[in-house]
Amino acid sequence: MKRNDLQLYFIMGTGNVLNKKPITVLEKALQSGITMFQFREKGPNTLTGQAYENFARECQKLCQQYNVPFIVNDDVELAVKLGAEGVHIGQEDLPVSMVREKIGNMILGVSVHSQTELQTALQYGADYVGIGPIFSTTSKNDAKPPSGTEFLQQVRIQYPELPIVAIGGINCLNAHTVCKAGADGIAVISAICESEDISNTVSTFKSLFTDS
Ligand SMILES: Cc1ncc(COP(=O)(O)OP(=O)(O)O)c(N)n1
Ligand SMILES: Cc1nc(C(=O)O)sc1CCOP(=O)(O)O
Ligand SMILES: [Mg+2]
Repeated sequence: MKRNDLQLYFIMGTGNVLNKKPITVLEKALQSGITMFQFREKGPNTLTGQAYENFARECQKLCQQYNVPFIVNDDVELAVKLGAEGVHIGQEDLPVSMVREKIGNMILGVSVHSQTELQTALQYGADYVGIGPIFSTTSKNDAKPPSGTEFLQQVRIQYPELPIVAIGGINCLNAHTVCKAGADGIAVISAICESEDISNTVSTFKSLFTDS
């Protein structure tokens, strides 16, 4: 995985999209230049069973067309079955060591909120860490209180080369603060799912990480 892949990491499931077709939102986001995608079909009224797997495959196929890594949230079995590029897990999911064993050298992303969690993630070869929620978010019911950028800044100083993505309540107006704090990129749900102009939103975010 390249650190640049984290620049604009789009996360989506059917529950995040109102009044549009989720697959159309993903296609527009891919056309506009997202650099990584996470399939996160989670929450009330989301797909299950064969419909869940079919939707994951549809998203994966589109990501392949645009050469964008396809990452599966939480569901290690699905990731392995589909031959996804990677998996993202948090502290409530399977232990990092066990996931690493199951996925071999696929990309492993781990959410961390403390030094202890960070050290465990690194010990088992996390390829990147997700730090958040930086700001308050309405997209994750069980999110922790907003943390701001202090922990992110600390981790960046401690590990200058570690791929870090910031998440939680990030939008076009506040994204510059996580960029300044040292994130390699941002992970967003609502900023893209609820955008009236996905192409413009994607360009605005990407310019923060590519313009000096
Ligand atoms: C890139 C990224 N960072 C953090 C998370 C959150 O993971 P987790 O804490 O496991 O919460 P859920 O997303 O599973 O509800 C993430 N998904 N992606
Ligand atoms: C999936 C997720 N994980 C978080 C964390 O803090 O670990 S915050 C979050 C939701 C991000 O959605 P939005 O961009 O709409 O705020
Ligand atoms: Mg999780």
